[in-house]
Amino acid sequence: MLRRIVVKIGSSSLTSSEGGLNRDAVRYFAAELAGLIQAGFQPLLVTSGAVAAGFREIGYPERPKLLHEKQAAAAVGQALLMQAYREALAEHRVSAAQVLLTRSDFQNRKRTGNASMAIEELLRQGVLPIINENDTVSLDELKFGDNDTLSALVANLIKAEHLLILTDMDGLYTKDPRLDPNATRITRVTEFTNELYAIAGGAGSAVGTGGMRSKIDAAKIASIGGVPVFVGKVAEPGDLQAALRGDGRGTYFEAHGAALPRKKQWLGFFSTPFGTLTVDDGAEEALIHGGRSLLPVGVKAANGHFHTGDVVEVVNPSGEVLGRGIVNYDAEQLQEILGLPSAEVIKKLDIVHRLEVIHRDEWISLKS
Ligand SMILES: Nc1ncnc2c1ncn2[C@@H]1O[C@H](COP(=O)(O)OP(=O)(O)O)[C@@H](O)[C@H]1O
Ligand SMILES: N[C@@H](CCC(=O)OP(=O)(O)O)C(=O)O
Repeated sequence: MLRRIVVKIGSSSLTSSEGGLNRDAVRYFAAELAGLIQAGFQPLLVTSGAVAAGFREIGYPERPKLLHEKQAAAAVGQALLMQAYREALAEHRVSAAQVLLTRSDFQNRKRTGNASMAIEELLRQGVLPIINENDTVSLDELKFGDNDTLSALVANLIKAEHLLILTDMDGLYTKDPRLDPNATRITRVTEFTNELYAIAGGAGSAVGTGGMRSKIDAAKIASIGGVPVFVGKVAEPGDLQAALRGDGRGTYFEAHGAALPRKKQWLGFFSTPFGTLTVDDGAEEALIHGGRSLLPVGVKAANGHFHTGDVVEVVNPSGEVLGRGIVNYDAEQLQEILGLPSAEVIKKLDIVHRLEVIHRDEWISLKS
């Protein structure tokens, strides 16, 4: 299999704050992507910029805020974006296809499977998939909100070797560099700590949406799926390959997990939890480092109206999310056996289908 790379380009790298596409930027990125293909990689592009490219043509004076206006701008801009990419890529004899996805597509395992099959076929035929959110059908609360998360989900889905998130800033700084000139760049991130989230501010440009925070969120999702991430800027010929080699101007995030099976991707990133279990230190250790199942003895509290087979979130006593799993008890049943050793559980309940509260095969750790 060729080496798969997901490249995400933000609105800030493709458009100006007054709106409209920067065609030189599109031509530059097309040349860089073609260079990757020539070097034996198989890139997939996740691109933003539809709203930013389209709003001026419609007549809005600035990037619209209302959902229906954003959707209208995206409908115009998406066509402009694709046209520009296709023309620029054709100069390098690269054919490109449009793939529009929503979060609800990822929530549905059949749809995810279909998307994956279509993308695989495009790659087999040597066509570059160009992916964006399907803005005209996305509801506000269901939106990815920004394409950083979408790019991480795509990277996990196709088991990419690397995710490159390209933006207008050359990496993550100790403070938003637009606000603090003394901020310094963080070149490597090994852990997703609270301090890391604290230093990331919102979008710095008038056209971007997520800022560095959404890039850290995306890097964490990719990292859990075994995909290392680069967040930074490319501007000169050859910069994209330099970023891939480890010589890029930006921040490198290490991968933690291994490639995830589709079921665990769904569990971790798309499922809806029906309750929360609070576990003690021993259970946290067993789940996070021991690779073991969760037993009733380690559960201190259970909240929510869940039934056997539902997804629940697991937290520690400080409220930190440890992961998600499929629970083997109804909420009422679990209340009766909280903190009990296994022998007591068997005595207390008439029928025990599965002793574990969450079996390790039906668990994903979200703490890194
Ligand atoms: N700690 C930080 N380090 C670097 N950039 C930051 C930080 N906090 C906030 N930012 C802002 O994040 C912006 C990039 O995010 P965004 O505007 O959403 O870009 P894109 O459109 O490429 O996704 C930068 O322009 C920068 O101003
Ligand atoms: N789907 C939207 C993406 C929104 C957006 O601004 O994203 P980003 O620039 O990645 O923060 C678009 O194409 O305009």
